[in-house]
Amino acid sequence: MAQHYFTVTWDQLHRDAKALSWRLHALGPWVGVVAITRGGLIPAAIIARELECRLIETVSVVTYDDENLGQPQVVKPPAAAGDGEGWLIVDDLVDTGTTAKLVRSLLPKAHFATVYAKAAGKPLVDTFITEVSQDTWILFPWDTEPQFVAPVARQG
Ligand SMILES: O=P(O)(O)OC[C@H]1O[C@H](OP(=O)(O)OP(=O)(O)O)[C@H](O)[C@@H]1O
Ligand SMILES: O=c1[nH]c(=O)c2nc[nH]c2[nH]1
Ligand SMILES: [Mg+2]
Repeated sequence: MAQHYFTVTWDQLHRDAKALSWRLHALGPWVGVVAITRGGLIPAAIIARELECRLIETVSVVTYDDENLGQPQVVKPPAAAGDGEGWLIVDDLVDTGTTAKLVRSLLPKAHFATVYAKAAGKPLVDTFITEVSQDTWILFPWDTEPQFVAPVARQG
């Protein structure tokens, strides 16, 4: 179980994905973007918009059940990206690197980019924006909602 939580707002995610776009633009041009669903879909949409890239492919991998790591399952392989040459793979984050390792084996020549990276998975990523400590669970805006919090005077 994670010891800390790092809450990412929609605004922060947009800003970080845009920062990643600047780096990736300098490394292009790209044939297309492969989004790792589901977490990579929103960063991939933002990045594809910034890079003016219209060709989007998906690979669907399920590795976690809530915060529990499992065996990665490929629900849908990439259909049209060949060996990945010239393609950009996008995911929201790399944690243990389990998902990245599997997708890299499917598209060995692609460039792998994530918005966030933890230390264990960092070696599997070519480009990322923000490092987050390994004992921290990143809370994405699509997994959370604002809620009422009691005033300090009423807590403990
Ligand atoms: O580096 P790892 O330890 O493999 O963890 C990173 C992966 O885990 C999450 O996906 P998840 O399996 O939760 O599926 P989802 O994207 O559909 O939510 C996240 O979106 C990454 O794809
Ligand atoms: O929402 C998430 N936050 C994380 O920190 C994480 N690590 C693996 N998979 C994850 N999903
Ligand atoms: Mg994922």
